Parts: sequence; structure tokens; C-alpha cells
Amino acid sequence: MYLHDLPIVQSAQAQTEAWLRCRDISKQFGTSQVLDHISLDIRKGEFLCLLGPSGCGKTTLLRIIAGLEQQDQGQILMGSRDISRLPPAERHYGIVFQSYALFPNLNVSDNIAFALRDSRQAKRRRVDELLDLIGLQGIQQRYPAQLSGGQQQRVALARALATSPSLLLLDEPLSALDAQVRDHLQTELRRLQEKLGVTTIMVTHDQDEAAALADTIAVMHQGRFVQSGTPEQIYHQPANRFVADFVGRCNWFPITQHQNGHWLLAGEKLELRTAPTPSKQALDVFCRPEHVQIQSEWQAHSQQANQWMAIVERVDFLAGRRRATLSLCKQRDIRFEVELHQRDAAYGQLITGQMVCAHLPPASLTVFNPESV
Ligand SMILES: Nc1ncnc2c1ncn2[C@@H]1O[C@H](COP(=O)(O)OP(=O)(O)OP(=O)(O)O)[C@@H](O)[C@H]1O
Repeated sequence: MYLHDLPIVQSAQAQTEAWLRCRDISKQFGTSQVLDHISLDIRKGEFLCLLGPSGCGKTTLLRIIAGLEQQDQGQILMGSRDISRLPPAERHYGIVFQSYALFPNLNVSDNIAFALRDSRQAKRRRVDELLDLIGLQGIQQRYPAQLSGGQQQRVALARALATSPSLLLLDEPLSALDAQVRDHLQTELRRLQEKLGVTTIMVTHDQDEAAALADTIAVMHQGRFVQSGTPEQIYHQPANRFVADFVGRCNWFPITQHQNGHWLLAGEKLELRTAPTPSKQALDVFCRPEHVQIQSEWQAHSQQANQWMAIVERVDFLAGRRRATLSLCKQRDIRFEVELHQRDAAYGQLITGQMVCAHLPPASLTVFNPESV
């Protein structure tokens, strides 16, 4: 399947000409099909994240693009040039791996200058320029063991950028860092990528990281692309249940169809924006926690559709937000999450044991075809 065949409408920007194209790539290790006829287009200057769970084939695809692994089938094209058989060194790509992979016996300066073939003076100038770019001046003489994880990863980035590569390939470059350093480096990485305009493909299994960095996220599942789009498209219009579950927190409400055609949740009529195709089997309706609205019992408007009384069972505090688990009074085994910010009127009602009225706006509800992934 081609990314442009996938269900999300691509942005106008994404329709401009592809700079790098992977066409119908397949790869097997032994009997295991790791990449299954996948195709990918990337535009010049784009930041694309390959997002997916462990083992879905992200790194294998990145390694094939880098030339470190050979595909069984398919082509990699830069413009009209087929580079499928070109050795890695001739592709002139910069690569940063999860483990910093700095040479322990070389100092920062020599690590960064490793791939440069210039005069000693030109090398020194370039190293200074790169250290300036990544905000790490004055550590030229230090060895990797004398640097923090974040510093080592910045040096690895500087080394990858030293030869001004046409493509930057990043394999979970921030995942070994603690949360604060990772957040900071995410911002730095995006700033640097925009400043240099270097086309970038990053592998990650962290949806927040992908959302913070990417122009385009391509979600992978079992060696295939299941959806591609902007972070907002992927989050708000997931193409199927797998994507919905993978890119954020979800509520799944079981619904059944009444003989008169209405859909029911816990025995009450549920209004949906788009009615699912009639089904004998139970379906689940999907709603993000921040889309559930909470009203106090006495404020509830009796004419409003999609209201259920619910009990707050548990409340977690998350930096300015409350995330609560509730259950429907009519059917206590139907549990769901709600997320409210301090500025939301109902914030103070998310207290364990409190009875509240939960409203599920029809526009926030989606029912996926049960056959979708
Ligand atoms: N050289 C290899 N030989 C045999 N199997 C391999 C090889 N490289 C990868 N695999 C297998 O291919 C599958 C996909 O691996 P890959 O590293 O591409 O996944 P991933 O999505 O990047 O996962 P992770 O996020 O855990 O790194 C895994 O089942 C892995 O064990």
C-alpha cells in the first residue's frame, strides 16, 4: 500500500513533489515478514516520523534507507535515480542511533570531525561551527565518558551533520535520556532541523515525541503503514482502532443496536454523528478523554442527548490537569476516563465518590468498522 492511498487526506504541502521515494519495499528475516510491500514519499525539508510499536519494522526500514540493510524487493529512489544498491557511504546521509555510538577513544573534536576530509584548520573551523550550532562550546577536548547522556547525543548529532548530509536519519535518538533532557533536546532538534532545512526521518515508538517533532507521522503496524498525516490528523481522525489506541488515551464504550435501529449505550439511546452500518455484533464507540464533558447533576439539561450519570472512581493529578476514571451508574462495569484542566468549570467536581453527569458530544464519537485493524 502507498502512503498516498491511505485514508487521511494529505495537506497541500504534502502533495508537492517527493524527494525520496521508497517503492514497494519488502523484507523477510528467516520466515518472518518484517516489511510487507510498503511505500513512502518524503518531501525536501520534511520531518517525518516512523511511529509504531516495538518490532513493527521501523528500524529495518530506516536501515534499508541508509543502505545498512538490503531489501528483498522494492526500490529506493532519489529523484529519478535508483539508489537501492548504493553503499551507505555513497548515500551521504547523517545517522544518529539510540546508543550514542561515539568513539570512546576520540575526544569530542575528533568524534565530530571523523568523517571530514578537510585540512586540519578547516576541520577545526567546522567543529567549532557545529558545537556552536548545538550549543556545546568549550568541550572539544573532552572524551565521551566525561559527557552526560544529553551532551553525548548532541555530539552524535553534530557528527551526523558535519558533512552537511542531504538526509538525516534518526533512530530513537532521545529514548535513552531522562524526561527533562529529552524534552529540551526535542525542542533543540526541531529548531536545528528547521534552521538547516535538512530532510529528516526519525524512528520512534513515543507518540508524544512524534507529535512534538514531525510534519508528518507515518504509523506502522506489523510491517505496513496503517496511516499517515499530520500529528493532529493522526490524533483526531485515527483511521482505525489500532491507530486510535496507539496515539493517545481512548475510551471504548460498548454499544448495541435496538430493533428500531437506534444505538444504545447502557440501555439508553446514543446519538452518533455518523451511524455505523447495521450490525448484529456489539460495537465499540471511541471517544478521547478530553472530549467527555462533565456537568454537575443539578446543572444537567434534561433535553440534551448522550447524558449518563456516572460515579468518579479515581482521580489522578497531572501537572495542571485532573484525569479521572468514572463508571456509568446504570452499568458500573462500563468505565471511562475524563481529563479536565484547572480552567474547566467542572474541574472541582472530579473528586472520588462524586456523582456527575457525563455528556458524550455526538461529534466526538467514532465507531470503527470491526474488520479494521
Ligand atoms: N538482523 C536481523 N535478523 C533477524 N531478525 C531481525 C533482524 N533485525 C530485525 N529483526 C526482527 O525484525 C523485526 C522488526 O525489527 P525492527 O528493529 O525493525 O523493529 P522496530 O519497529 O524498530 O522495533 P523497536 O522499536 O523495538 O526497535 C523484529 O521482530 C526483529 O526481531
